[in-house]
Amino acid sequence: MVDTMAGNQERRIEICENDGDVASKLCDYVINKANESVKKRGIFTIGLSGGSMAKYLCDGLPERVTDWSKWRVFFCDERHVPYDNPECTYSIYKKNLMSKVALKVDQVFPDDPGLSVEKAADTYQKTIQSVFEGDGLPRFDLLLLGMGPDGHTCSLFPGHPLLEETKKWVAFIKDSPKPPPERITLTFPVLNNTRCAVFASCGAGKAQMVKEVLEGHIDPPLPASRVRPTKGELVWFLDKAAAGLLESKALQN
Ligand SMILES: O=C(O)[C@H](O)[C@@H](O)[C@H](O)[C@H](O)COP(=O)(O)O
Repeated sequence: MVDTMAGNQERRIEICENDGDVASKLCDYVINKANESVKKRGIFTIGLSGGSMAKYLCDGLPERVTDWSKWRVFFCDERHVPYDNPECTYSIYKKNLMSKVALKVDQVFPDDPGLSVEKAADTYQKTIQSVFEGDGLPRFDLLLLGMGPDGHTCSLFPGHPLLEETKKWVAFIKDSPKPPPERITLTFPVLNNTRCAVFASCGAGKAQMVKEVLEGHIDPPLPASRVRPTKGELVWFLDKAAAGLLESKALQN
């Protein structure tokens, strides 16, 4: 179902039976985007999120066909913890995805937990600059995002000054309401310059916040509501439970 947001930006909402169906459709979508990007530009730049997103991707992606050598894998945000910390998003993907596919170490760009979180954010921005040509804002092919129960996305939390960051591509946070407290995160200028932003949310626990983000008018807008690619696509993959409170007529099928 496609609906139009304010400013005539299109948004697609895919309602799936359950989280397994979300994972399957999401993996198909990611691989199609990857193969399209490689065909058009010879490279596929993707940003991964932590939390449930890893669960949706790690089983399904290795079963699908793509030229992994053309992938450049970044993280939309990262918990600033040692790689052996079970909270480390990079290590979760390294163990459950990268170990199963032909991705080389130099194609994946993790945070450096050995630096201070301030230095790590600056260093990550330089890492992104080194892969994207030119000094302009990086334009990712695909950013895969989750939404927290408070409407946060990446490590951009409601009411946090980081939401107003307009210069830095990568920022740091030391007081994340979602533990662990220290994280680095992409900022809205980068999120909204992507060719495609995709959210995946499942479970009745997210239904109220999904409704607020997709149909509400909270002011100031929630972080997940502020992801609106200026020249790109926005897609939400939801299971029926997470979509259960949406009123949009077109969804009643
Ligand atoms: O590393 C993180 O914590 C994530 O990047 C974070 O933004 C996550 O995507 C949301 O908190 C949703 O997580 P769930 O989908 O697991 O609820």
